[in-house]
Amino acid sequence: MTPPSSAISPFSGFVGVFRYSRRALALVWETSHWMMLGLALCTLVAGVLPAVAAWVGQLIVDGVVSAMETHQAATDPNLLVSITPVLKLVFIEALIIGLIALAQRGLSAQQSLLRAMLGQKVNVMILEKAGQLSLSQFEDSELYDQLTRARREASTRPLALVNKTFGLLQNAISLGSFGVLLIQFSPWALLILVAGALPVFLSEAKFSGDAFKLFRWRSPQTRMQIYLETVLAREDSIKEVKLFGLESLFLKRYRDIFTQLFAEDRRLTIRRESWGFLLGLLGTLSFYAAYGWVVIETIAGALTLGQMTMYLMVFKQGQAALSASLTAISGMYEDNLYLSNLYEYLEQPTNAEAGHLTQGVAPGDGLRFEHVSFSYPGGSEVLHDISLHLAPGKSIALVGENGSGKTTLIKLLTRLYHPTTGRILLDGSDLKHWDTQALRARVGVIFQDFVRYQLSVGENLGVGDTQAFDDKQRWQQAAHNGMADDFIVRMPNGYQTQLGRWFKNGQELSGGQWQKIALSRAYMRENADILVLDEPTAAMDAAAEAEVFARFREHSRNKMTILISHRFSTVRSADQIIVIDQGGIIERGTHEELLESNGRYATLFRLQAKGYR
Ligand SMILES: Nc1ncnc2c1ncn2[C@@H]1O[C@H](COP(=O)(O)OP(=O)(O)OP(=O)(O)O)[C@@H](O)[C@H]1O
Repeated sequence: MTPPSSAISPFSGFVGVFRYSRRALALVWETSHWMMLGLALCTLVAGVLPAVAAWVGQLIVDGVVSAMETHQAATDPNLLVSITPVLKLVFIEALIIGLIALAQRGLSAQQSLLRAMLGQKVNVMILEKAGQLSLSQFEDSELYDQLTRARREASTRPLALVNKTFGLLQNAISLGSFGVLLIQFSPWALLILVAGALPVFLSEAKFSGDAFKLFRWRSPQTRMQIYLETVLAREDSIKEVKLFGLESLFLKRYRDIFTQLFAEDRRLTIRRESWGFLLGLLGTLSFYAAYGWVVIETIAGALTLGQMTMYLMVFKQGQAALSASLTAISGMYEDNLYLSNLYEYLEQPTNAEAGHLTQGVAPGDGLRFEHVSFSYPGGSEVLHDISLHLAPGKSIALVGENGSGKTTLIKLLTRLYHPTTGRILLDGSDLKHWDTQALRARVGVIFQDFVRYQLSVGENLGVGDTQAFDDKQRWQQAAHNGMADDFIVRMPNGYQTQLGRWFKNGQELSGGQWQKIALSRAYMRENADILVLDEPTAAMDAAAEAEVFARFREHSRNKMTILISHRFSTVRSADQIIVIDQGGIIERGTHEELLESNGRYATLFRLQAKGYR
C-alpha cells in the first residue's frame, strides 16, 4: 500500500515553511506577552554571546603567546604582571559562558511553562470549535479524523514551532556573528560550510513531508486503534467483551494495525536516517576541508595561534549552528504541516444554522411538518413526504418498525438536521428562522441513547436546564415528576451521590433508574412546551411505566407531546397515532379509529395484546 500523493509537496513554495509561524507566534503572544519577550531576550543573548566567547578565546591564546614571549625576554620577569591581562580575559570568558548558561536556562524554563499554557489554550480552541460543529459534521468521518489528528498532535505543535523559530533566530544570530569573524579569513570558507550542510536539509524537508502524508493518510487506522483501546479498557464495554471472549480477537486486530503502521514507519525511518547519514558526511567533509585549510595557513604564518583557535572554534560551532538551523527549518516544515491540519479543522465553516426569531408569526399554531423529506448526508431517503400538525395541548404517538424513521423525525424537529425538502413550522415560522436558544428552550427531549453523565445525581438532572444547573429545589421537583426521587433519597449522599464508575465512590444505577434520571432531566425544562419522549420506558417495569405515563399526562396538559414507543398500551391514549413505515406515514388517527380501519396498527396491536393474554 502506498499513501496517495498529497497536494502538499515538500518543495512546493519553500516559504510554506513559515506559513503558520506567524499564527503560532501570535498564539504565543496572546498566551503570555511577558514570556514571549523573555524568550526573545534569552534567544538574543544565547545567539550573540558564543561568537563573543570565541573572539575572547582568540584574545586569550594570543595574550598567552605574547605573555610567554615577554616573560621569557624580560630581564626581571614578574609573573603576576605578565599574566594579569590574560587572567582578566579568562574572567570575562567565564562570565560570558555563565551568561550563556543563564540564557539557556531561562529559555528552557519559559518554554516548559509556555508548553503547558499553550497546550491548554489550543485544546480549549479545539473543544470550543467542536461545540460549534453541527451533528452532521460530527458524523462526517473525514472531519472526525481531522479532529482526532488535531487533538492528538497539534496541541504541542504551536510551541514546538515557536521554539524552533526562536532556535532558528538564535542560530541565525550566532551564524551572522560567526560570519563576521569568518569572512575575515575567507568568504569561501563560509560558502564551503553552507554547501556542506545544504543536502542534509533538503533530504530532511523531503522526509518530513513524507512522514506527514503518512500520518494524515492513516488516521482512520489510528482511530480504529484508539477505539479498540476504548472497548478493551472501559467499564461500560468490558462486561460484554469478557462474556463474548472478545479480548484476543480485538487485541489481534489492535496488534495487526500496529504491525502494518510500524512497517511503514520503519521503512520511512530507515530511508530518512540512511540519507541523513550519507548527506551528513558531506557536511563533515566540508568541515574538515576548512579545518585543514586553517591549519595550513597557520603553519605558513598567515594566522596567529589565537586566530587558528578562534577559527577552528567558529568553524565547529558555526557548522553545528548551521545544521541546527537547517534541521529547525525542516522541523518547522513538519510543524507547519501539522498546524495546517489544526487550522483546517478550526476554519471548518460552521453552518450558519440559526435565525433570530424568538417568537413565531402565528403564536399558538403549534408544530407543522409540511411535505418533509430527508436523507442523511451521503445516504438514501429515510423520511418521505411527512405532513402532520400538532396543536398546543395535543399529543402525538409515533409507532413503526425499527429503522422506519421515528427518531430521525425528532432530530429534524429539534433542528439537529434540516429537512432535505419541505419545511417544519413552529408557531407559523420555519424552524430555520428561529433563534437556536429560543427554539431549544421550548423543547424538552429524551432520546433512547441519552447520556449517562459521570457527575452527581443532581448535576445529571441539572444539565436539563443550564439556568438551573445547581438549583436543588428544581432538581427535587424534576426528580419527583420523573419518579426518580424515591431511589435518590435512599442513596448514600442523596442528590450529591456521584454516578457511574469513573470516579471515586461512584454508584452505578440500573437501566430503569437511569431512564428515570433521563426523564427527570427532561422535566427540568419547565418552560418547554414541546415534550418529546423517545422510548422513555423501555427499561422500566410495568408498574413504573404505567405511573410514568399517568404523570406525563398530568404534567403535559397544556403542552405538545410526542411519544415514541413500541408498547401499544402506552400510545393508545394519544390524541393522534401516526404509523410510520419505511419513512412514510401509512396510517393516522385515534386508537379507536385505527382499530376500526383494521390496518397495520390494528394487526400489530392485536398481536401484542395476544402476547399479554
Ligand atoms: N446518523 C445517521 N446517519 C445515517 N443514517 C442514519 C443515521 N441515523 C439513522 N440512520 C438511518 O435512518 C433510518 C431511520 O433511523 P431512525 O433512527 O430514525 O429509526 P427509528 O424508527 O427511530 O428506529 P428504532 O425503532 O429502531 O429506534 C435507518 O435506516 C437508519 O439506518
